[in-house]
Amino acid sequence: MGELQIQDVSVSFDGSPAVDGVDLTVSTGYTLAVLGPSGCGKSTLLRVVAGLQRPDRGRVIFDGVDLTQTPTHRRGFALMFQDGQLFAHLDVAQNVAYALRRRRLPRAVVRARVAELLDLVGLAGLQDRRPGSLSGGQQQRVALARALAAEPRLLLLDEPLSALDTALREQLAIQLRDVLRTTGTTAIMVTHDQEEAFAVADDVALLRDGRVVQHGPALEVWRAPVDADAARFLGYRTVLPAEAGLSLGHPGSPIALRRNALRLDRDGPIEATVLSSAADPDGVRVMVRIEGLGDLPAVTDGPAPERGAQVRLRVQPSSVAKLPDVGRSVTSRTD
Ligand SMILES: Nc1ncnc2c1ncn2[C@@H]1O[C@H](COP(=O)(O)OP(=O)(O)OP(=O)(O)O)[C@@H](O)[C@H]1O
Repeated sequence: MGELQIQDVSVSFDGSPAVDGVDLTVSTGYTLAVLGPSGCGKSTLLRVVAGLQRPDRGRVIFDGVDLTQTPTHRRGFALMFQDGQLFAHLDVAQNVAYALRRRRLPRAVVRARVAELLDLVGLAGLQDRRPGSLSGGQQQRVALARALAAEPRLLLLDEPLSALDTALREQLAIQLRDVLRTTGTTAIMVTHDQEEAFAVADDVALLRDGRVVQHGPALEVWRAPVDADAARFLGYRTVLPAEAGLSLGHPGSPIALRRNALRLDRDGPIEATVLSSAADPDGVRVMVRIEGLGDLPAVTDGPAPERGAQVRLRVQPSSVAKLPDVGRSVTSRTD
């Protein structure tokens, strides 16, 4: 185990930068999620760390040793991709045992270790199955067990859960985090899914156009986006200019609101008019008009209010982020 340092890494393709001067550190036993939209350079950065892409500039250092020129198979890292890439002709146990066999460990040791790993990822008893007979989520878990079997110094995860449906993705994200913590594995995961990043990782780095725009402990990044684009990418639905901050308790700052930031409350301090409302399984979504602020989403646990009804609202402080006022105007937008 050791610390990963990515120092000033840049990669260009045909003259256009894909990764541009990236500096990041992942401490021993920690998981870093590199989060960003499609095309921002996430996979390229991961490929540089893996040794599959040579950087134009910069260094990859692990445990104090410069590995920039070291071939992939000598780095002691393991990779897990989106589609798992299991060996279809081998059963689950043989897939997981792959790295252990190559080390010529005694059969009994391999068998015990495979059973332990399958137990860890919640697949005990499926040793004899072929990958083709497993669900997508089970295949991902076999791929994870196989990656962990090599006891990698660093685990590299490229959108490991994105091929799965939402419910399974949420469940596996939590399981992935538990497995990484239990095994003390240092890991770097790239994803475009902010929920996945926060469910799995300790630290989050936001990548935009090949550059890191924000990096820190996951909760800190989530609570204090650096700008309006970062806020939207982190799941905030609405960004309001500084003038609006005053009426919502944050004078002088632009603010970002999550979908549930405004809640109907008959004793709340803000007056609004209901424009529309629709029930969904998590409650009732309401669109309201607030004098001087515009049309904004709100939520209620109560019955759906009538169109045109006068209501009062309360702000949920944990669903509002204050943005730095960089002196340029932020346009109000609601999705
Ligand atoms: N081998 C390559 N040759 C030329 N351009 C490339 C190559 N690999 C990536 N790029 C370009 O570099 C940029 C970053 O790509 P990259 O795959 O790293 O982004 P990403 O954030 O991982 O995107 P996605 O989430 O869609 O996989 C893109 O503009 C892409 O078109």
